Amino acid sequence: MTQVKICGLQNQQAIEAAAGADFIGFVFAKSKRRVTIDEATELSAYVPPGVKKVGVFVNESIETIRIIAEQVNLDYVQLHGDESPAFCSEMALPVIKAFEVRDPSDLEKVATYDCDYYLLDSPGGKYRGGSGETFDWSIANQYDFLQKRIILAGGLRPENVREAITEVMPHGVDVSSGVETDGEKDLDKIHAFINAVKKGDNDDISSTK
Ligand SMILES: O=C(O)c1ccccc1NCC(=O)[C@H](O)[C@H](O)COP(=O)(O)O
Repeated sequence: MTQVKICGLQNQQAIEAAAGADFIGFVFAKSKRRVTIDEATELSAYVPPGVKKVGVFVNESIETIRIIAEQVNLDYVQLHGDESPAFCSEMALPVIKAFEVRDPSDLEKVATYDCDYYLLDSPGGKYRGGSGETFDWSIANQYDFLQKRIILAGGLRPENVREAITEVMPHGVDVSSGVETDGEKDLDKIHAFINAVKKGDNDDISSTK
């Protein structure tokens, strides 16, 4: 089954709507979706058991990440900045390293990292992620040795996520802008996205039996 991560959650209702996801993300980096450590700690109480909590950081210090991870009880850290392979290896938690994909050369450095997952994303707009833009998915296909560890991100929506899964066959998919309306998380879109991935996977399996 394709894993789902819903990112940039900032309130209880959105977290509860994401109950069918595998991961939820709290953004601690500069962003319109940023949460403080105290807000994330409070919101963590609403994260259903079994849903992994991911902290999103950009060029943050190891010490700050450690303090936030402990207080919020994070399961993963997602690094969206210029963090080196050595920096990622020093993390006490499993790491999702994000890479901006403009052309195939952007993925050459992926092989120098030893992380749990590689999140392939569009180049950030104002911030280092959450742009709502797609990138050329065919580039991700050139790295099939990573396929089982790719989380595909960037401009995914309930309407295009099946096409993305069919083309890239990633381990997981990640969304933020595509489940928002007027800059706020939209509960119906969160349900629709999770449904498109999970029900779509089941339908694909049934049709091959
Ligand atoms: O979402 C943000 O605002 C953000 C800001 C800075 C660094 C990372 C950020 N988001 C990380 C994510 O995991 C997003 O879900 C991912 O970039 C895809 O975003 P979108 O294209 O909006 O679906």
